[in-house]
Amino acid sequence: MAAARAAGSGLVLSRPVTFVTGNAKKLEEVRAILGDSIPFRSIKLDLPELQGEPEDISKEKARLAAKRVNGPVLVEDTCLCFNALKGLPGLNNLLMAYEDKSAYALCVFSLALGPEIEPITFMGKTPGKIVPPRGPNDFGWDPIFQPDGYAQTYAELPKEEKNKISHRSRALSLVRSHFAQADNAPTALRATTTNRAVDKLSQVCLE
Ligand SMILES: O=P(O)(O)OP(=O)(O)OP(=O)(O)OC[C@H]1O[C@@H](n2cnc3c(O)ncnc32)[C@H](O)[C@@H]1O
Ligand SMILES: [Mg+2]
Repeated sequence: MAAARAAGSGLVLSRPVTFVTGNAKKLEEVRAILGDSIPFRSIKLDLPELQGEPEDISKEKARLAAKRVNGPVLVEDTCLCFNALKGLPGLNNLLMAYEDKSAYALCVFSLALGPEIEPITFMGKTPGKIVPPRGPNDFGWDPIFQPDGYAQTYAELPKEEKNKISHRSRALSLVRSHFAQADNAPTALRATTTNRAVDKLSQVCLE
Protein backbone atom coordinates (compact mmCIF):
# COMPACT_ATOMS: atom_id res chain seq x y z
CA MET A 1 0.00 0.00 0.00
CA ALA A 2 1.25 3.51 -0.75
CA ALA A 3 2.82 5.45 2.10
CA ALA A 4 0.52 8.00 3.72
CA ARG A 5 1.63 11.46 4.68
CA ALA A 6 -0.37 13.61 7.08
CA ALA A 7 -1.26 17.00 5.57
CA GLY A 8 1.37 19.53 6.66
CA SER A 9 3.33 16.83 8.40
CA GLY A 10 6.46 14.83 7.68
CA LEU A 11 5.33 11.73 9.55
CA VAL A 12 5.32 9.03 6.91
CA LEU A 13 3.43 5.90 7.80
CA SER A 14 3.56 2.68 5.80
CA ARG A 15 -0.26 2.71 5.91
CA PRO A 16 -2.82 5.28 6.93
CA VAL A 17 -3.58 5.16 10.62
CA THR A 18 -6.77 3.28 11.51
CA PHE A 19 -9.03 4.79 14.15
CA VAL A 20 -10.60 1.87 15.98
CA THR A 21 -13.77 2.29 17.98
CA GLY A 22 -17.15 0.67 18.49
CA ASN A 23 -18.75 4.06 19.13
CA ALA A 24 -20.24 5.85 16.09
CA LYS A 25 -20.64 9.15 17.98
CA LYS A 26 -16.95 9.26 18.82
CA LEU A 27 -16.09 8.62 15.20
CA GLU A 28 -18.39 11.45 14.09
CA GLU A 29 -16.60 13.89 16.42
CA VAL A 30 -13.11 12.70 15.50
CA ARG A 31 -13.93 13.16 11.82
CA ALA A 32 -15.31 16.67 12.42
CA ILE A 33 -12.31 17.70 14.55
CA LEU A 34 -9.52 16.23 12.43
CA GLY A 35 -10.90 17.05 9.00
CA ASP A 36 -8.12 16.03 6.62
CA SER A 37 -5.24 17.03 8.91
CA ILE A 38 -4.33 13.38 9.51
CA PRO A 39 -5.21 10.77 6.90
CA PHE A 40 -7.08 8.02 8.67
CA ARG A 41 -9.55 5.30 8.01
CA SER A 42 -11.78 3.83 10.64
CA ILE A 43 -13.08 0.45 11.56
CA LYS A 44 -15.77 -0.49 13.99
CA LEU A 45 -14.38 -3.03 16.41
CA ASP A 46 -15.76 -3.67 19.84
CA LEU A 47 -12.72 -3.59 22.06
CA PRO A 48 -13.02 -5.20 25.48
CA GLU A 49 -14.07 -2.90 28.36
CA LEU A 50 -10.90 -2.94 30.44
CA GLN A 51 -10.47 -1.84 34.05
CA GLY A 52 -7.79 0.42 35.48
CA GLU A 53 -6.35 3.90 35.00
CA PRO A 54 -7.55 5.65 31.81
CA GLU A 55 -4.01 5.87 30.40
CA ASP A 56 -3.39 2.15 30.92
CA ILE A 57 -6.78 1.25 29.46
CA SER A 58 -6.14 3.39 26.41
CA LYS A 59 -2.69 1.88 25.81
CA GLU A 60 -4.00 -1.66 26.20
CA LYS A 61 -6.79 -0.91 23.73
CA ALA A 62 -4.13 0.30 21.27
CA ARG A 63 -2.06 -2.88 21.71
CA LEU A 64 -5.11 -5.07 21.08
CA ALA A 65 -6.24 -2.97 18.12
CA ALA A 66 -2.76 -2.90 16.52
CA LYS A 67 -2.66 -6.72 16.66
CA ARG A 68 -6.10 -6.99 15.07
CA VAL A 69 -5.34 -4.42 12.34
CA ASN A 70 -1.67 -5.39 11.98
CA GLY A 71 -0.73 -1.78 11.29
CA PRO A 72 -0.80 1.73 12.78
CA VAL A 73 -3.83 2.43 14.96
CA LEU A 74 -5.34 5.23 16.98
CA VAL A 75 -7.82 4.49 19.77
CA GLU A 76 -9.22 6.47 22.66
CA ASP A 77 -10.64 5.94 26.09
CA THR A 78 -12.89 8.55 27.61
CA CYS A 79 -14.30 9.00 31.08
CA LEU A 80 -16.23 11.44 33.16
CA CYS A 81 -14.35 11.80 36.43
CA PHE A 82 -15.87 13.24 39.61
CA ASN A 83 -13.70 15.31 41.89
CA ALA A 84 -15.81 14.33 44.94
CA LEU A 85 -14.84 10.75 44.14
CA LYS A 86 -11.18 11.73 43.76
CA GLY A 87 -11.23 11.50 40.01
CA LEU A 88 -12.96 8.13 39.92
CA PRO A 89 -15.55 7.58 37.24
CA GLY A 90 -18.97 7.21 38.87
CA LEU A 91 -22.70 7.55 38.55
CA ASN A 92 -24.72 10.74 38.63
CA ASN A 93 -26.93 9.49 41.48
CA LEU A 94 -23.97 8.65 43.62
CA LEU A 95 -23.01 12.32 43.45
CA MET A 96 -26.29 13.41 45.06
CA ALA A 97 -24.73 12.76 48.45
CA TYR A 98 -21.88 15.19 47.76
CA GLU A 99 -21.91 18.94 47.69
CA ASP A 100 -18.98 19.04 45.30
CA LYS A 101 -20.45 18.41 41.84
CA SER A 102 -17.29 19.36 40.00
CA ALA A 103 -15.98 16.91 37.45
CA TYR A 104 -13.84 16.68 34.38
CA ALA A 105 -14.14 14.96 31.06
CA LEU A 106 -10.96 13.11 30.21
CA CYS A 107 -9.97 11.68 26.87
CA VAL A 108 -6.85 9.59 26.34
CA PHE A 109 -5.84 8.80 22.77
CA SER A 110 -3.22 6.13 22.13
CA LEU A 111 -1.27 5.82 18.93
CA ALA A 112 0.45 2.50 18.19
CA LEU A 113 2.48 2.55 14.99
CA GLY A 114 2.32 -1.27 14.81
CA PRO A 115 1.66 -4.37 16.89
CA GLU A 116 5.23 -4.49 18.22
CA ILE A 117 5.54 -0.78 18.95
CA GLU A 118 4.74 0.64 22.37
CA PRO A 119 1.71 2.98 22.20
CA ILE A 120 2.05 6.64 23.09
CA THR A 121 -0.70 8.64 24.74
CA PHE A 122 -2.22 12.11 24.38
CA MET A 123 -4.61 13.45 27.00
CA GLY A 124 -7.23 16.16 26.89
CA LYS A 125 -9.21 17.36 29.87
CA THR A 126 -12.21 19.69 30.16
CA PRO A 127 -13.35 20.80 33.62
CA GLY A 128 -17.02 21.28 34.47
CA LYS A 129 -19.78 20.09 36.78
CA ILE A 130 -22.50 17.47 36.92
CA VAL A 131 -26.04 18.78 36.52
CA PRO A 132 -29.51 17.22 36.12
CA PRO A 133 -29.80 16.06 32.48
CA ARG A 134 -30.55 18.68 29.81
CA GLY A 135 -30.48 18.38 26.03
CA PRO A 136 -30.57 15.52 23.52
CA ASN A 137 -29.81 12.12 24.89
CA ASP A 138 -27.87 10.58 22.02
CA PHE A 139 -24.30 10.58 23.28
CA GLY A 140 -23.42 9.06 26.66
CA TRP A 141 -23.20 11.52 29.53
CA ASP A 142 -23.33 14.71 27.40
CA PRO A 143 -26.68 15.80 29.00
CA ILE A 144 -25.28 15.81 32.56
CA PHE A 145 -21.93 17.51 31.92
CA GLN A 146 -21.78 21.31 31.91
CA PRO A 147 -18.33 22.62 31.02
CA ASP A 148 -16.94 25.54 33.08
CA GLY A 149 -17.72 28.93 31.55
CA TYR A 150 -20.87 27.66 29.78
CA ALA A 151 -24.56 27.77 30.74
CA GLN A 152 -25.30 24.76 28.52
CA THR A 153 -24.50 21.10 28.89
CA TYR A 154 -22.36 19.36 26.27
CA ALA A 155 -25.62 17.96 24.86
CA GLU A 156 -27.19 21.42 24.55
CA LEU A 157 -24.16 23.05 22.94
CA PRO A 158 -24.01 23.17 19.14
CA LYS A 159 -21.68 20.40 17.97
CA GLU A 160 -19.06 22.89 16.72
CA GLU A 161 -18.95 24.51 20.17
CA LYS A 162 -18.48 21.19 21.94
CA ASN A 163 -15.78 20.27 19.44
CA LYS A 164 -13.88 23.51 20.15
CA ILE A 165 -13.54 22.92 23.88
CA SER A 166 -14.06 19.23 24.41
CA HIS A 167 -11.73 16.76 26.11
CA ARG A 168 -11.61 14.98 22.72
CA SER A 169 -10.56 18.04 20.70
CA ARG A 170 -7.89 18.94 23.28
CA ALA A 171 -6.41 15.46 23.09
CA LEU A 172 -6.59 15.49 19.29
CA SER A 173 -4.71 18.78 19.08
CA LEU A 174 -1.80 16.97 20.78
CA VAL A 175 -2.10 14.09 18.32
CA ARG A 176 -1.91 16.64 15.50
CA SER A 177 1.15 18.35 17.02
CA HIS A 178 2.80 14.98 17.30
CA PHE A 179 2.33 14.35 13.60
CA ALA A 180 3.54 17.87 12.79
CA GLN A 181 6.57 17.59 15.09
CA ALA A 182 7.94 14.70 13.06
CA ASP A 183 8.41 17.30 10.30
CA ASN A 184 11.48 18.66 12.08
CA ALA A 185 13.36 15.38 12.19
CA PRO A 186 15.56 13.94 9.39
CA THR A 187 13.68 11.22 7.53
CA ALA A 188 15.86 8.34 8.70
CA LEU A 189 15.36 9.32 12.30
CA ARG A 190 11.67 9.95 12.15
CA ALA A 191 10.39 6.69 13.56
CA THR A 192 12.65 6.69 16.62
CA THR A 193 12.52 10.43 17.16
CA THR A 194 8.78 10.19 17.06
CA ASN A 195 8.77 7.65 19.83
CA ARG A 196 11.07 9.71 21.99
CA ALA A 197 9.36 12.98 21.32
CA VAL A 198 6.24 11.37 22.58
CA ASP A 199 7.71 10.56 25.98
CA LYS A 200 7.48 14.28 26.57
CA LEU A 201 4.13 14.64 24.91
CA SER A 202 2.62 11.68 26.68
CA GLN A 203 2.88 13.54 29.95
CA VAL A 204 1.16 16.56 28.59
CA CYS A 205 -2.43 16.98 29.58
CA LEU A 206 -4.10 19.85 27.81
CA GLU A 207 -6.54 21.66 30.09
O1 LIG B 1 -15.03 1.25 21.34
P1 LIG B 1 -14.72 2.39 22.27
O2 LIG B 1 -13.94 3.48 21.61
O3 LIG B 1 -14.12 1.91 23.57
O4 LIG B 1 -16.16 3.05 22.60
P2 LIG B 1 -16.93 3.12 23.99
O5 LIG B 1 -18.31 3.64 23.71
O6 LIG B 1 -16.83 1.83 24.74
O7 LIG B 1 -16.14 4.26 24.69
P3 LIG B 1 -15.39 4.43 26.10
O8 LIG B 1 -15.19 3.11 26.74
O9 LIG B 1 -14.20 5.30 25.90
O10 LIG B 1 -16.47 5.37 26.80
C1 LIG B 1 -17.14 5.08 27.97
C2 LIG B 1 -18.50 5.72 27.92
O11 LIG B 1 -18.38 7.15 27.81
C3 LIG B 1 -19.23 7.62 26.79
N1 LIG B 1 -18.59 8.76 26.12
C4 LIG B 1 -17.40 8.78 25.46
N2 LIG B 1 -17.13 10.00 24.99
C5 LIG B 1 -18.18 10.80 25.32
C6 LIG B 1 -18.51 12.16 25.11
O12 LIG B 1 -17.71 12.97 24.43
N3 LIG B 1 -19.69 12.61 25.60
C7 LIG B 1 -20.51 11.79 26.28
N4 LIG B 1 -20.29 10.51 26.52
C8 LIG B 1 -19.13 10.00 26.06
C9 LIG B 1 -19.43 6.46 25.84
O13 LIG B 1 -20.67 6.58 25.16
C10 LIG B 1 -19.39 5.28 26.78
O14 LIG B 1 -20.66 5.02 27.30
MG1 LIG C 1 -15.13 1.08 25.49
